[in-house]
Amino acid sequence: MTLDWSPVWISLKTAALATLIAFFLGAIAARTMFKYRGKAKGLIDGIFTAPLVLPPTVVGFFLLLLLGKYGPIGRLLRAFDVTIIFTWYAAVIAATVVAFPLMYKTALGAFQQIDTTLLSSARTLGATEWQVFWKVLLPLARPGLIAGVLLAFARALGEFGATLMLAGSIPGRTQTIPIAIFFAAESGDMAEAMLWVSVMLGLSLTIVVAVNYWSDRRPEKRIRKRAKEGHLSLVDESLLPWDHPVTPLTWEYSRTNVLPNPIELIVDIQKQLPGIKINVSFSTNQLPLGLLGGSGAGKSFILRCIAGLETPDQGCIILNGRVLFDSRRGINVPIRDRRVGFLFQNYALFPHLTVAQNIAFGLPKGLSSVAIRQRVEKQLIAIQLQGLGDRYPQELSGGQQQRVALARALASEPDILLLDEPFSALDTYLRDQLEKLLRLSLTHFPGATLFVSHNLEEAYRICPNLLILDEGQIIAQGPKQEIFDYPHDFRVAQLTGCKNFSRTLVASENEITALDWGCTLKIYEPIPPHLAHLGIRAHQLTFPDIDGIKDGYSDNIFPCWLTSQSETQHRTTLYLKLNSAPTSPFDYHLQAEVFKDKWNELKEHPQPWRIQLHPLRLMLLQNSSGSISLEYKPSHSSRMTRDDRSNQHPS
Ligand SMILES: Nc1ncnc2c1ncn2[C@@H]1O[C@H](COP(=O)(O)OP(=O)(O)OP(=O)(O)O)[C@@H](O)[C@H]1O
Repeated sequence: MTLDWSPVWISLKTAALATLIAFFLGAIAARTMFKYRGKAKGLIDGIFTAPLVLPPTVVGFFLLLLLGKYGPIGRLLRAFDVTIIFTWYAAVIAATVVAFPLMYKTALGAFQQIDTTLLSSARTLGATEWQVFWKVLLPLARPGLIAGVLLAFARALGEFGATLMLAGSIPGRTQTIPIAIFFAAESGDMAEAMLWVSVMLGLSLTIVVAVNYWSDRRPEKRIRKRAKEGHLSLVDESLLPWDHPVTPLTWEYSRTNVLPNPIELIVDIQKQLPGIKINVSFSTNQLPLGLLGGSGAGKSFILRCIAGLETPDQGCIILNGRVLFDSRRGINVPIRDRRVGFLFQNYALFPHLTVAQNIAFGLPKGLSSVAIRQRVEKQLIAIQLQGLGDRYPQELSGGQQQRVALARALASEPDILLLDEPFSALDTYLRDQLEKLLRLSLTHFPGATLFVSHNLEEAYRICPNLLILDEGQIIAQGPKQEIFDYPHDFRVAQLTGCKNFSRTLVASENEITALDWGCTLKIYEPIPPHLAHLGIRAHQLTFPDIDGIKDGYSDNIFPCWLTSQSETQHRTTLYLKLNSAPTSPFDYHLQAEVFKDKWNELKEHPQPWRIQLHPLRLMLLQNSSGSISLEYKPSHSSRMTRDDRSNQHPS
């Protein structure tokens, strides 16, 4: 008797079609659930996953109830003279339903693994939600999706219970291999059953191997190949002769509505977050504005609100007259239409796209392919990566990646550049190079710039204006020189790097007793009514025996003893006690910072040395809270902080 091979064909086409349908439904369901934050999340997820945990016969029973002669869908279809039950379509439906949860779950898991900064980055580069899904989410989730397809196919191929209940076992029409195995074994024909089992094994293995081979054709494979052929050497930029002049990044605006003059960003927003209320109101022009503040002060959050990645509870954001957000008028412009260039700390380059493709991603839509090539090439030259356009981000060093990210952000022709600690992941050398490139590029950038950094010196060099944030509130804003020289507020002085503070007692009209320094100081400026602290920056303490008397003012000179000292390569921090010798390594009043040559000179002098707290350098500080700060714990045996020990912020 000749064997009927139809179960092979039926199984293959059923599993293939069911996998295809399950792939699209599963991916779309996963994407929807990935974004969905509603209360019904758990319930919907449970419904989507149910066919995975229920016995196939139960799934088959439910499908029969729905699609059967008297089921709601079955009756509806009968009106059009269509019957599903006991047809091949029923086998496809049964296989799709049981394969769907595997596709859905693996796709959702794969989406959740993706760095959300990449999605935010795509949105700020003008991508629509569909483009984000198609061009970023799906390709990045590719390994997970392939695993999902494999699992779904295997499940569909092996489906038995639900298929039998819904499609029956009609030879040549609905009989799949698993059903053929069952009936062969039941009728005692073990040879035929074994044959089908072997076919099943062969099919499954072939498909798994083929999919694995195909799925390995990814950037990683190309990178490995290039490395093997010797075309790829990861560039250690610290070994490169970076003495060639840094050229600024240039960009052309293809939009007809060129940026207005003057540039103006107005931000007035409030947002209640768990544990902190963001409440800021400021405006800025074309000069870069630096946002400084402690960790968790709300700096990044403000940038994210401007970009549209977060939504304030109330307020408005207006950029060059364009209302991006207005709670009262119900305006909330989508991220892609805000025209912001966002530079993230971790570069956020798309790992599945080459350097050239990354830059092209940000280019305005509608450019011809020649124009795209030209613009990308121009940017590559500007960031000195010409010839490396076909590399993947993983094949570049950190500094090169951030240069690509900067070029990509600028290529999108933004009205505003938002830089969120863009150099913090780089070493000192690369940081310096990138900073140079940024500073030069910003002088040509026609829009507004906000720059978040923890590095005071970097912010000072890049930004003419500063905004100081504390716990979600602005405590100072203005030209950098003014903020550093006249902070007026204890927290502002602290956040701008001042390390010497003392509580105060007003002794007379022009004298203040510094309680924590144990001395009384002459003051030349009027004493403010709510004075809380005196402050003086570490580098502004002088030693009259070496520095001489500055400007003829000889007030506030005291004997001092060295308690301890710590060194960086160029500077030395001296911990000093005024008026008497220290009794322990933590017994000091002031920190002074001096260059090495001065330290070498100073240490030759016998102690006590003489130190001057120059009246013009003393800062008369109020408390932003209106009360004595609880965070500052001054004492005669002041503690050495972690910052002090590492000497990271000389000031
Ligand atoms: N979407 C959000 N939902 C809830 N809380 C948030 C959200 N975004 C930020 N926060 C919280 O708001 C506070 C400010 O966060 P933000 O990232 O803006 O601080 P930051 O000043 O940039 O700090 P850092 O310098 O450490 O990056 C933090 O406490 C943070 O946990």
